[in-house]
Amino acid sequence: MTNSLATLETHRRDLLLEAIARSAKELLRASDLTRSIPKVLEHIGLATSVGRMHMLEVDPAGPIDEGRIISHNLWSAAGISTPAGFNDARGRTMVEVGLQSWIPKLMRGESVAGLARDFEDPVRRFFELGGVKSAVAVPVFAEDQWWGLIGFDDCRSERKWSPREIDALRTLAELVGAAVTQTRRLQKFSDANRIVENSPTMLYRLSAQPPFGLIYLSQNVRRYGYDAEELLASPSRWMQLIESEYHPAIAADIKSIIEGRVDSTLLEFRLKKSDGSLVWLEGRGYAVRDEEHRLVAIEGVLNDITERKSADEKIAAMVRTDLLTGLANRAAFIERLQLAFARSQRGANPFAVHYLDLDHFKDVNDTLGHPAGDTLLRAVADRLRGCVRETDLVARFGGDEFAVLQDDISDVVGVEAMATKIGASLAAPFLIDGNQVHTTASIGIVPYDSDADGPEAMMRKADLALYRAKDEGRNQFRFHMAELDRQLRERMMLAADLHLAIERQEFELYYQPQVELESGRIVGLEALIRWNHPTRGLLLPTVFIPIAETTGSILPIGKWAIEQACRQIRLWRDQGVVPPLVAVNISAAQFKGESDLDRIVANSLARFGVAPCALELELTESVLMETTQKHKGSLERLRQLGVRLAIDDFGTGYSSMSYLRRFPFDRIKIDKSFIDDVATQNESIKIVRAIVTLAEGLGMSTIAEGVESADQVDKLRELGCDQIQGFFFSNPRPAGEIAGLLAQKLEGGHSAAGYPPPNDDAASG
Ligand SMILES: Nc1nc2c(ncn2[C@@H]2O[C@H](COP(=O)(O)O[C@H]3[C@@H](O)[C@H](n4cnc5c(=O)[nH]c(N)nc54)O[C@@H]3COP(=O)(O)O)[C@@H](O)[C@H]2O)c(=O)[nH]1
Repeated sequence: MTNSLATLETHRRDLLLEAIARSAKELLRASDLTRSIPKVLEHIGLATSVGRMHMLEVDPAGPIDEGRIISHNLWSAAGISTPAGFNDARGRTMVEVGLQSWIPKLMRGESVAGLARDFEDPVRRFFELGGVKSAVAVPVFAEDQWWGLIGFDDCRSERKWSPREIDALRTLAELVGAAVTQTRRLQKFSDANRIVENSPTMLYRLSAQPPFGLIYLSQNVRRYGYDAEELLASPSRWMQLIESEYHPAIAADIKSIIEGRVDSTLLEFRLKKSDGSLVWLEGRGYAVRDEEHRLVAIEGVLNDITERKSADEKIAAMVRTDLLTGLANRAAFIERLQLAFARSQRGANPFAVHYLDLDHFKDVNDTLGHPAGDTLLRAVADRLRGCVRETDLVARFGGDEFAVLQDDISDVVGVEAMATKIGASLAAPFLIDGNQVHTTASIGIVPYDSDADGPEAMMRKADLALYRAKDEGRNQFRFHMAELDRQLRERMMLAADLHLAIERQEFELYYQPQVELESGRIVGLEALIRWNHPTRGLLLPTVFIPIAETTGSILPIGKWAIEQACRQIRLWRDQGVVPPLVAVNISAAQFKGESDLDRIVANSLARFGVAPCALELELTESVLMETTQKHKGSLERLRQLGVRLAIDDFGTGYSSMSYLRRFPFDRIKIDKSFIDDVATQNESIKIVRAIVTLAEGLGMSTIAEGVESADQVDKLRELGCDQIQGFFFSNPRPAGEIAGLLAQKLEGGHSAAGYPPPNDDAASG
């Protein structure tokens, strides 16, 4: 190469490099390639002094070996004409224009260069058409895929392209490829941005350095009334938009990321909108680290979860609410009780639990129907709300059970006042569906006690106190008292066992003989129930009959006793023993609860073939006192049936005499309290004498209860009493022992005038 040629080439290369540098600037700044590419072609075209420059883009989606041209930029030097069909190749393929042989080379990244006449047809013909003498084409790749080519046509001379020039042109092609790649990425990014704009998800990026300022925030923060640019201008302000209670958790999450303990975090928090209202956000944060694992930024997404939260809150509220009344339910009450308990243990003022149950609510349901019952429960809830302060809690536990947590009490007087207020409020009549409904409540109260075992124990005590309020007559409140706790528990357990005792055949009748004083004969047997309890042993009726009477178990138990007495009479008869009269005790509830007592008795007599006169029913004065006109009919029907009737514990009531006139009894049982000192006390002697005289006048016989001594027997004989019953003669005995006893006495073990032998086994009574 001569010096002048070398100088020329160096000059051309410098011009080219300078044009490429300018083109690079143009391309890298470009936000719109369609505007910068023509300028680039012009810079390079002028610098290379070519006739034309082409930039072709092929369709990446089409058959790539056809090279369908989807854009064609052309630059022509001044004075160079471009024939039709050569200036715009868009829509045609490289195969069609004759450049088919270039496709594989370009796709492999090779450039193509040469004199037009040296190319084979159809390339040669194509160049002829355009007046091209020499040409070079360099491939352009974008995102590692063949994108198209940049072509140079020298139309003036048969120019030879030096490898350096071709390298420079390839550099240009790489720049164009990079620009195309960047434009595509920007396009994707702006598409993504548009998606983000319309989504509830916000994107953010925080600096990795304290104070971890905001360096990017998607524009859709606008939905909360903020401007992303403004927030970015004061990078630490974002923290102030988040409610302060979440700041420690956020700081802890950032710390974990900085210390490399975690690479992602998840947190729910509330954000203040510009109008002051609050939204719930779920924030995910990810550590962005460089290749050396240094934290570069923290970025992530913020999702609006307000709707989900409010749905969650609604569900949580429903789970804690009694749906009928809108009050708190048991779970919510216990939760609050636990809090109150913990607070009082830490020294806060004490509190009290009122546990209520409506008296006879079942009657409302039974008479007016369940919808009316529900209306009543809602009305009760309203009244209870009206009785408490805002800091107290009213709950419905289900059915007709309610509870009130009276918070912040100073003394027991305030607790009593609240219970009285509740009682009075509920006692006022309710108007339910046009009916006036009266109800009352029984209330068990437990004030907080620092020695108490915990909320559960408090509720058990409240339950016991409520049980006592009911047991002692309802429509009242009772405080829990420790000394009654054990007894009540016992009673409740026995009450539960009682339900099963008949089915498990745990009851048994004992019989206590009744002796005629004049003849010394056993003229009757009082059937006395015993309970062979599986763990407590033999239980006397004084232990369980009162419980049976309050729980309603007395009805099946009483029926069982009548049936069993008849069954036993039948058994004795079948064994050839002729039993005397058998007396069975009847409770008030059997009269009140079962107006068909007479039918039960009649059925039992018939079932076992027992004559009615062989059975006596013992009714106490207290039973008769509770007997109304309605029940009197049942008594009369029993009488008509032919069973005998005795009045028990006579003399203990206030108007004993009047019962004798109203009801026709066969026998009067003089209460043991008069017999105890009948041998010594004038007062008792006078009463017994009066009763004997009255009975004689009314045609009734008399029997003394609880006779324990020979002196008592003597005195009773002297006073004209007909019969005696008591440990002196015999304690109550199991049925199996009675047949022998009867045979012994009938064999003349004692004469009509003689005293029966003293009983040696009185304890078993
Ligand atoms: N509804 C029903 N009530 C029943 C039934 N069985 C019994 N009862 C009631 O229980 C009461 C207590 O009965 P019990 O413990 O069996 O006591 C009886 C005798 O053992 C006792 N007694 C008899 N003699 C003496 C004596 O000399 N001294 C003394 N301290 N006690 C004695 O008295 C009870 C019988 O009394 P009464 O019935 O008044 O004649 C019992 O009173 C019934 O009310 C049942 O099936 N159903």
